[in-house]
Amino acid sequence: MSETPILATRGLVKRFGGLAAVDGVDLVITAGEIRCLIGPNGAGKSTLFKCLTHQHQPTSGQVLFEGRDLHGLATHRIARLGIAIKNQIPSIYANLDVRENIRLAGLRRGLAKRQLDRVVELTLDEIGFNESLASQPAATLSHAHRQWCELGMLLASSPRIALLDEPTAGMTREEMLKTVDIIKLLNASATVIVVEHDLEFIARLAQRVTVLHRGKVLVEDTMDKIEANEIVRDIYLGRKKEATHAER
Ligand SMILES: Nc1ncnc2c1ncn2[C@@H]1O[C@H](COP(=O)(O)OP(=O)(O)OP(=O)(O)O)[C@@H](O)[C@H]1O
Repeated sequence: MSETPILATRGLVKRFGGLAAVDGVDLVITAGEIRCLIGPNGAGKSTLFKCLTHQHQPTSGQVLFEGRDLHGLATHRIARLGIAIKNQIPSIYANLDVRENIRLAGLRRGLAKRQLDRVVELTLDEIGFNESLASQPAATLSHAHRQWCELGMLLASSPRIALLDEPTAGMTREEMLKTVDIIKLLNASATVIVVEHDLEFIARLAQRVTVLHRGKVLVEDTMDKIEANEIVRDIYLGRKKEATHAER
């Protein structure tokens, strides 16, 4: 008998007026995997994420967490089930320092003080923040450090599933590589689904890649096979490579 997927969607649709941003998506995510979602701009990746957490109410179809239909559940109830999302815009408390931000994330898990102290210090170590960075107000962090602070908050909150929307956007290659390492740590205890455009990042992390195009799943496979797929190359990878060359 096959194992129940940790997360699945069935015929998921999200319409904005006449536009089906997500158009009948069936997704099956196995516990413990790192899945990458790719696709051209406007393919529906962020909308799909927001449907999974009910930041957007799906127009039709189902989202199933360990086989349970999440229909009608409020966003905070979904968060309490352990489905966490990191949107493109970091959601951190700008006036608090990094340690306090991470502490708040751990507190939401209901940890007692001693364990909380331990988790906070371990997390700071995992994201590679020294004392000076740990005590810096979040508002004054660089772009990459802000992203890592938010990943630290995810680590401290210990989700079952972490949805990461373009965590390396605007990062240098070196910063991207450090982000790969942090996400691997996150994946030690959480299933990870990540929307990304950076092909090296995807190749380093993803076991399977789902390609979205115009709200539908175009193909799903390993990164090697995805890169060799003519249609994907035409609509996405080819254009990306051209863009990368043009940027140089
Ligand atoms: N709140 C909204 N209201 C109306 N249309 C929306 C809304 N959010 C997204 N859309 C539209 O839905 C489509 C899918 O957008 P979405 O942001 O999900 O794409 P994406 O694949 O995440 O793109 P990108 O890679 O650029 O972030 C786009 O045509 C977008 O303009």
